[in-house]
Amino acid sequence: FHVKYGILLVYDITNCQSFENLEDWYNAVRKANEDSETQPLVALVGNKIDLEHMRTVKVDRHQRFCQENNFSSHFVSAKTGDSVFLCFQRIAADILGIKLNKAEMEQSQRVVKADIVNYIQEPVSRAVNPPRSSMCAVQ
Ligand SMILES: Nc1nc2c(ncn2[C@@H]2O[C@H](COP(=O)(O)OP(=O)(O)OP(=O)(O)O)[C@@H](O)[C@H]2O)c(=O)[nH]1
Repeated sequence: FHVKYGILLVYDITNCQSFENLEDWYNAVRKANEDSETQPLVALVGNKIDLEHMRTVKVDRHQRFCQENNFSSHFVSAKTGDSVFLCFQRIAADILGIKLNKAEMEQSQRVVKADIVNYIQEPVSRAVNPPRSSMCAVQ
C-alpha cells in the first residue's frame, strides 16, 4: 500500500527567477521519485496575488507549465490568506480522489477588494426647491 502525497511548487508571481527555479525543484522531485511506483500529485502555486499589479510571471506561462507537466494550478496570497485554505483543500481532495461540492468550489471565487473612498462632504445648502437627486454615480 502506497500513501499518495502532494508536492507544492511555490513561486512568487512578481519574481520571474523564483518561477524559473521551479524547473530545478521539479527535476529534484522527479529524481527522488524515479524508483517509486506512485508518483506524487504536484501543484503549481503562484504566491503574492495581493501584488497582482506587480505580476511579472504571466498567467499563460503558469498555465503552460501546468499543462506540460500535469500539475494542478493555484494562486494564493500568504499575506492576506486569500485562497490558501482552498489550495490545500483542493490538493487534499485530488490526492484522495474526492470531488469538492459546489459550496466548497464557490470559495474559489476571488474576493475582490476595493477601498472605500472618503469624499470630502460639501455642506449642502438648503435650496427652496432642492433637486430630487443631486448626485449620480456609476460604478
Ligand atoms: N505581499 C506579499 N508578500 C509576501 C507574501 N508571501 C510572502 N511575502 C513576503 O515575501 C518575503 C519572503 O517571504 P519568506 O516567507 O521569507 O519566503 P521564503 O521563500 O520562505 O524565503 P526563505 O525562507 O529565505 O527561503 C517576506 O518579506 C514575506 O513577508 C504574499 O503573499 N504577499
